[in-house]
Amino acid sequence: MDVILGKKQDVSLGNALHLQSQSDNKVVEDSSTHEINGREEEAKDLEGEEKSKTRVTHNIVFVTSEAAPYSKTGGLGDVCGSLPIALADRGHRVMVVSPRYISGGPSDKNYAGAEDLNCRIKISCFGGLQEVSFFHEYRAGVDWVFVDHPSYHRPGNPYGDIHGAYGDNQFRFTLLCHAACEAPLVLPLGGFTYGEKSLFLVNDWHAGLVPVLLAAKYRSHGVYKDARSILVIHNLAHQGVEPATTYENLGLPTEWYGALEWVFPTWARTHALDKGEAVNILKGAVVTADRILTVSQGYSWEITTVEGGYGLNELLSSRKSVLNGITNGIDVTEWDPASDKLIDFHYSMDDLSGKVKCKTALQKELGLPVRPDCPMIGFIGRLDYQKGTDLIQAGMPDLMQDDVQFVMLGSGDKQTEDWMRATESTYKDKFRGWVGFNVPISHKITAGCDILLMPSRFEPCGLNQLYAMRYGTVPVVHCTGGLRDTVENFNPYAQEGSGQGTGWTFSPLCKESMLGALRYAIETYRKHKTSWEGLMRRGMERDYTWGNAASQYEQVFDWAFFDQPYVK
Ligand SMILES: Nc1ncnc2c1ncn2[C@@H]1O[C@H](COP(=O)(O)OP(=O)(O)O[C@H]2O[C@H](CO)[C@@H](O)[C@H](O)[C@H]2O)[C@@H](O)[C@H]1O
Repeated sequence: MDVILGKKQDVSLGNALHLQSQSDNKVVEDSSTHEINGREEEAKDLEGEEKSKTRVTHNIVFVTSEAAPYSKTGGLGDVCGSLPIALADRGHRVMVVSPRYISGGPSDKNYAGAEDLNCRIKISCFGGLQEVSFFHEYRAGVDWVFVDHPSYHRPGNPYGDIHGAYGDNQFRFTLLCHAACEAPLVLPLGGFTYGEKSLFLVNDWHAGLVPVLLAAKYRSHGVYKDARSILVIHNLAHQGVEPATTYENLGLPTEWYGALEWVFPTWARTHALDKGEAVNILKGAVVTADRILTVSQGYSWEITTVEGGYGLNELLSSRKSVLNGITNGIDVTEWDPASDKLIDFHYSMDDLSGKVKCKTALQKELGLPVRPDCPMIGFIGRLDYQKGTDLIQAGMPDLMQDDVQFVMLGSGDKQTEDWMRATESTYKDKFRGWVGFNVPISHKITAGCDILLMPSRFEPCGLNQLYAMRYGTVPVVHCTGGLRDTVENFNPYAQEGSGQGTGWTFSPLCKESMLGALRYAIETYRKHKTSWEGLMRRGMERDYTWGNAASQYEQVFDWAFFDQPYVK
């Protein structure tokens, strides 16, 4: 049995869980009743804000491998850095559990405000007892909890370094999941634990063991019977698949193997004796989570198809009754062209003049010819098969025939990084490739470009097109997933000729249709200034706040508690 070694706790896990469950539930219920009353009074006082508050509050525990600004390699970090704040704002008690990554670089200062809670627990997995501790920062109404362990302390990003993905990621994220399950029981944050009636929001495969642990390790001992879990799928392409022999490392009862069992089809096996047997952590989460969400409606359908299901389509189809899609919001404070500290000039719907100044400042910074009238196209993203960068490579020679400038920011696939460097030297006056992960430059590109290109092969939601539209930068996107849901194709003839739409969506996914859409955009920019301004304004005036998404999340929370939790 695991042992809790916190300063005040020195009892067996089983006992600790039961003791905590009895005392904490009451405290939490009391405090939430009080909070609800508090909010009702507030609602009477502030009529205008009445709508944004919820009447049913939950103790919510996000489990995630990244949360901005502490850690971020992509959109998962953005969402887990901003949705918790939006939910806390609406009256929920919200905790975010993620690793405390210490890389020896400047990003370490992100954790400066997090204090050691002096609570150490021992987790039984990988053939022994692993000790982890917890750090905590209360910021923007949210309890940010960081799990600390030596395996999170290394140069590189959360998942790997220049040599590729870390070989022990299954171990690192197994620790995260076990620790996240303990956190609501053992951490008296602000004096009270979150308790057993917590709602776990489990993000992607890294957190995927949480619902399995709730069902297999806790509920079977009478703990967390009132908890619920929701799996949020940001990217189905990554599932945490490892050899079947690693199952015994995960700290799960033997009889639960079937939940994670995964057999590769014959064609995917490496040799004649390979039986294709594996464990798949995301599959385990799909099986055991009480509900499943994706980050757009379009993607929630795509993952039930052979093309978009990455082998899980049949399983996901079988869970359709608990599967929904909610389009992400964005942090409109961080991404606001009227106040963004990372851009050189500010602008808004009322005064767009700062946008072209941002463009010339970007051209100067990149060493491109300073030409305010030259259409400038941008790409920002992970250099990955998903993002369709191969299409950009294929289309570049054609595109460079035109009088345009193109700036590309990204890191990942080495071949694409090399191609960016080579293309920059071929088209010195037209192309810039910025290899690396650089948030300030991403803001400058979003503000300075006229067009943002996203030829993603698939896109669960996509945030860059949302940032772009908010900054009056017109997106040209492949018509897939969240891109299809959020970018409205331009129709110049609608509204009695004043036009409708916020960008261009192209399909099928091929060089010709991408270039065709880009040419429409470039021609409209050059020759139809009024239409262009209409496109910019319609994009800028949309509501990108989390408010709308957060109220949809609340509906799903209600449904989760309405149904019984998963039991085998
Ligand atoms: N080199 C670089 N320098 C600086 N910033 C960079 C960068 N490369 C990427 N970024 C930033 O990382 C974020 C990327 O977010 P996306 O949603 O576009 O994609 P991602 O595939 O990572 O997220 C997954 O999760 C999100 C969240 O649910 C889904 O929207 C998405 O479809 C899904 O694939 C943006 O904030 C972007 O600016």
